[in-house]
Parts: sequence; structure tokens; C-alpha cells
Amino acid sequence: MSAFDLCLASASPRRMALLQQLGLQCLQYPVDLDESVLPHESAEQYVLRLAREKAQAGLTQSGTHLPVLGSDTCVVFDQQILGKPVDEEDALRMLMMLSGQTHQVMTGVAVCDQEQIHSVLSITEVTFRQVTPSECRQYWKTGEPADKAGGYAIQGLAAVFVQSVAGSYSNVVGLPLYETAELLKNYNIQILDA
Ligand SMILES: Cc1cn([C@H]2C[C@H](O)[C@@H](COP(=O)(O)OP(=O)(O)OP(=O)(O)O)O2)c(=O)[nH]c1=O
Repeated sequence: MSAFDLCLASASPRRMALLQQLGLQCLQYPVDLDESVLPHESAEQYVLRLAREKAQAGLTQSGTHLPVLGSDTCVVFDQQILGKPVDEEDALRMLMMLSGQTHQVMTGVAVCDQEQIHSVLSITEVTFRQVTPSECRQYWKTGEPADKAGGYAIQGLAAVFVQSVAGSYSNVVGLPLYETAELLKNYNIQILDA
């Protein structure tokens, strides 16, 4: 018997913390993949493909017998997929694009073991108030935007930009917990006994 319930194929401390919130003990096994968007790929297809690739790479590379979870989050506005900003100007460009608008945050989640793979997509609508370039530059200096899709963290200082959220909050932080708990039932992982 393993001391762990699940293997998390991710470097993200936020995904780890969200799974711990459900009481799950996770073995963290980051995988490094090419995260380029394929030609003609929709945002929905992109996050689901990367989630499956992360889960499958985690399973193969770690050699674990635990179910493996992979996940990918992106921000979508005006048909554009926003990943992590490459520098300050890129972050400013993203945040000004989102200013005063509603965008979508999409997360694909996949869980696999030797026998099966299941995946799910979660979409949340987030509305920003108007933000100024000066606020965005100050925000960049906090270091918070650098490793976040769309260049912001709802769970951090960017909370002051977020006017409203429709849908799953945990999805925006990187892992939709309701959908994840449902997926894990396929692997006999129950959070609570019914
Ligand atoms: C929009 C938004 C994104 N994010 C994060 C969630 C994801 O961790 C990150 C998007 O990058 P991802 O590539 O989805 O994940 P990651 O690089 O952090 O981890 P890994 O690939 O190893 O699994 O942005 C927030 O934390 N808060 C937010 O409000």
C-alpha cells in the first residue's frame, strides 16, 4: 500500500494545495512538455490535450502504480489563448486586453492509470474592472503575474481587478475541485463516503 492517494504530474504548488484541501495525499511529479498550441486547435482542445499529455507523461516517466493527474489552465479572450506572460510588456498587454471585459478561464483535467484515462473541461467567466497601465506595472513588480496564465492571480492581489466570477473559482486557480472529485471516482478515490 502506498502512503499516497494520487500522483500529481505538475510543478504547481497551487494544484498541490487544492488537492490537499480535499484531504488527498499527493506525490508530486512535475513533467516538462512542449506547450505550443497546434494549428487550428481550439482553446478547449488545447487544455484537454495538454492535461492528457501531462497525465500520460507522468505515468510513463514516474513508473507509479498510482492514478496520475495532469492539468492545464489558460485564459481566453477574443479567440486568443493567453498563457503565462514572457515579460513585463507581455503581461501589460494581457492585462490591458482583459481590462473592463469578461474573459474565460479554461482548465483541462485528466486522470489516467495503466487501464484508463478520463478527462474533463471546466470554464469560468471572469469580469475585470477597468485597470490602468500604472496599476499593471505596479502589479508586475510584485512578481505575482509571471507564472500565471493571463498574467494575473485571482487568489492574490489581482482580486482587486476581479469584479465578478461565474462558475468554478478553483478552476481559475488551476484545478476545478468539483470536477476533479467526480473524475477521481473512476479510480475508487472517494473524498467522502456517501
Ligand atoms: C488565471 C489564473 C491562473 N493561475 C495559474 C494556474 C496555473 O498554475 C497557471 C497556468 O499554468 P499551467 O501551465 O496550467 O500550469 P503550471 O505551469 O503552473 O503547472 P504544470 O504545467 O506543471 O502543471 O496559472 C492562478 O494561479 N491564478 C489565476 O487567477
